[in-house]
Amino acid sequence: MDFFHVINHGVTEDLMNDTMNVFKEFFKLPEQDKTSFYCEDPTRNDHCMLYTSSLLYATEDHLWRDNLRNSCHPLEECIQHWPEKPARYRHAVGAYATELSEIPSMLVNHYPPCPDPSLTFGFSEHCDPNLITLLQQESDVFGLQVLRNGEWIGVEPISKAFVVNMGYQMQIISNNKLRSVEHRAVTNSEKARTSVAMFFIPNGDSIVEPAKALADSRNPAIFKSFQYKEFIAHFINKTGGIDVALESFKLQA
Ligand SMILES: O=C(O)CCC(=O)C(=O)O
Ligand SMILES: [Fe+2]
Repeated sequence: MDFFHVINHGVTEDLMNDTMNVFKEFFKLPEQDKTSFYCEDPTRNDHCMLYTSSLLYATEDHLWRDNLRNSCHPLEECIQHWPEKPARYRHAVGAYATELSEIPSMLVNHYPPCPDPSLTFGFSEHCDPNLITLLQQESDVFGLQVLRNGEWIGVEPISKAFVVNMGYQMQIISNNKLRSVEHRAVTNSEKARTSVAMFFIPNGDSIVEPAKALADSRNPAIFKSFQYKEFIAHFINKTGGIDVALESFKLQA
């Protein structure tokens, strides 16, 4: 139950498809319509930021990915800074953000067709550092893969579903009852692929620790108590698998 699809979530299929199409149209716009959003400075917190490969993960991999970070909360303020092209961008993405109320931001991944998909990834293997992620995949294009029993398995693209994925904070709060699962995105040489990720992120000052109800003398707490911002500072500087990222936040046995 750590990585699953949810349907009947209340966001209509029309709105999901419309929003996905708007994002796809945005990436197809000529360069001059997108350059004003381009930014490579991870410390800038613009309401709308376009960049290529990755800002967040300290990695030497060059990813076959463009990324649009679109903040949504508070909507009335953020929306003023969103693209005006395609013409219905603000309307469609605003309606989508309203349905998904309280979502702080969306990260739109766009993977153009890659001439040689064996040379790199769209998004290399990782677990999400936040609490929970919802991901909308575009229909018909496979790309998301999840690690299960040592094998990479394709996650079927179902355009009306959200993929729900537990981040590291949920693993910590649940005291390892829910696991953050490693996933990645591969590219293909034929079709571009777009996905929309929405992250539920604790406030930087929030204290994260195993829930009291899940830690007792028979199941002792595995993780320390810390502030979310400490985790993120550590995460940004680390590469490697799940155990590496979580190791420093474990209590000594
Ligand atoms: O594009 C995908 O399917 C994966 C995206 C992802 O894992 C992320 O944005 O954290
Ligand atoms: Fe992810």
